[in-house]
Amino acid sequence: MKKNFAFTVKRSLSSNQTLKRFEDLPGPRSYPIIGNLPELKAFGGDLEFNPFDKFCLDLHEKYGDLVRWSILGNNNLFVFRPDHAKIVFQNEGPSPSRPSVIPWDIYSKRKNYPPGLVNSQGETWKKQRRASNPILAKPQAVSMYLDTHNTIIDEFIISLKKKSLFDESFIIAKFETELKYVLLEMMSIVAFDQRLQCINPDRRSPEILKLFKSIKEYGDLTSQLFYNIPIWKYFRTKLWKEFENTSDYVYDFTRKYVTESYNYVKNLNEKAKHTMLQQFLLNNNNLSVDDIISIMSEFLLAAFDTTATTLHFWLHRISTNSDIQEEIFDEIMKLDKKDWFIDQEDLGKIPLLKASLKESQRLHSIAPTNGRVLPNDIILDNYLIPKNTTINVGFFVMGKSEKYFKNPEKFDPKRWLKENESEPINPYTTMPFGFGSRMCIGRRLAEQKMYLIMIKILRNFKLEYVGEDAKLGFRLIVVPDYDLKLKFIPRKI
Ligand code: HEM
Repeated sequence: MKKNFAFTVKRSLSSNQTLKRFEDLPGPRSYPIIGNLPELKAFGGDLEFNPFDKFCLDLHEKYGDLVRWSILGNNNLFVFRPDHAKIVFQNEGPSPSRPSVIPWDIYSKRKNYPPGLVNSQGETWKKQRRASNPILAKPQAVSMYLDTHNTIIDEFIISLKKKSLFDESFIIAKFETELKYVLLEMMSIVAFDQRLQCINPDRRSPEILKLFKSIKEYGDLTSQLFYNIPIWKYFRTKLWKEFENTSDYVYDFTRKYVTESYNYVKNLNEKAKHTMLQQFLLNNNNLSVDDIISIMSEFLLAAFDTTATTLHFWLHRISTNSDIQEEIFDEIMKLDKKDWFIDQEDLGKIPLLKASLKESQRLHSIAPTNGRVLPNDIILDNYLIPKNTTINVGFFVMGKSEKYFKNPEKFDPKRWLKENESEPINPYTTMPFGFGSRMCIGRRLAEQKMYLIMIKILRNFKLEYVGEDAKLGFRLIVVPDYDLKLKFIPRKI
């Protein structure tokens, strides 16, 4: 399939078919050298880059499904059609390239640290990814954490139950904060082989509180750097120093735990069952301990906001759709577990719960676009798209379009179930974890964690949302700028 398409491109080019130029694509007015810069509000135009989700909606509304955007010679294409998205992804090549998160890139260069998976490219990326896939990307690999993750969530549920003395309902005003501590605890056992003791507020050490704050601020500071005039690329500005101090804390923290694990693992019996971190340290993958520190720090950072945000939106949807919540509750109760230890088999028996996560991710695509820089020219709608153009596939727009979804604003998990296959969904309209060999390596782990959290909360409590209307913000990803205020009504089971 891939080969055929590449062939079509070549033939079209050589048969002298009249192709339209990139410059002819619909898009805002462009000027020599500076490109579309004057179209931005800061320069007198009417488009605003931040928030990026709104920027994508505006571009699509004004210019349609295929839009060019250039600044200072940097050509970008926005793609808002699933058949075009398919062509883009099928031509990404064996080492797909995604645009770097530039502040992270500059940080690792200034510190002389190897890049992690998010920013590495070409052969370096291949080496890191090949070493990481068997350890993290497969459901069998992440099931190793089911034991500890069940225990962590059970502790959390007990702490919630203690808030209700006589089985009365209670309200938590900022449930998202509690969730983030649970996620940090779940991630620390993966990245550091250690529990950090984040669940009980009385046990959180100053070191953990600082780590929590640093991880929270990291995304925020990266986003601020992104949208500031990039003087920080050349000078260590005040904002850069703040970002650097925050990153230093996370990297030094990771270094301490990875080194501890390394010293321990050197004396381990080879045949013992190894954790993910131990496998990284023991396998001979030509990865240095510094590579592993970069990979683990990035796991911690890439896992945190993404999973917390996805859970926030999902819990909000579930708590405002009581009928679906009841059906999911029935599905959970059918698992009929004595000890409520959720295993891999149980995770295969919850189709509606899984569909409700997919539906929430369709409606809340936290990454407004996913980017690729292709190694070859492609043709879209008879336009020649030169190689090295940054192509942004606009899932935020497509996921909510009535062209691809009936009643797109409706939270309707059942549209994803097998019995509704008569109305198939084009998979290129929503890809919350990305595509192909460069897709999110933490997908299985994130899904497993979120399913466990949702199963255990819903089994114990009926949820009602009692907060304000949703308000969105943008900090590298689309984030909720409102509190997840939930009423917990204990289930009598
Ligand atoms: C709900 C939670 C999450 C969402 C929605 C999410 C989403 C994404 C997306 C859209 C990408 C880009 C994929 C592409 O270019 O095709 C990505 C990449 C990545 N994610 Fe996640 N992610 C989540 C959780 C995690 C977790 C838990 C980890 C760590 C264990 C993680 C680590 C990474 C890494 C390292 C990459 C870069 C992979 C590469 O370039 O090879 N993510 N994620």
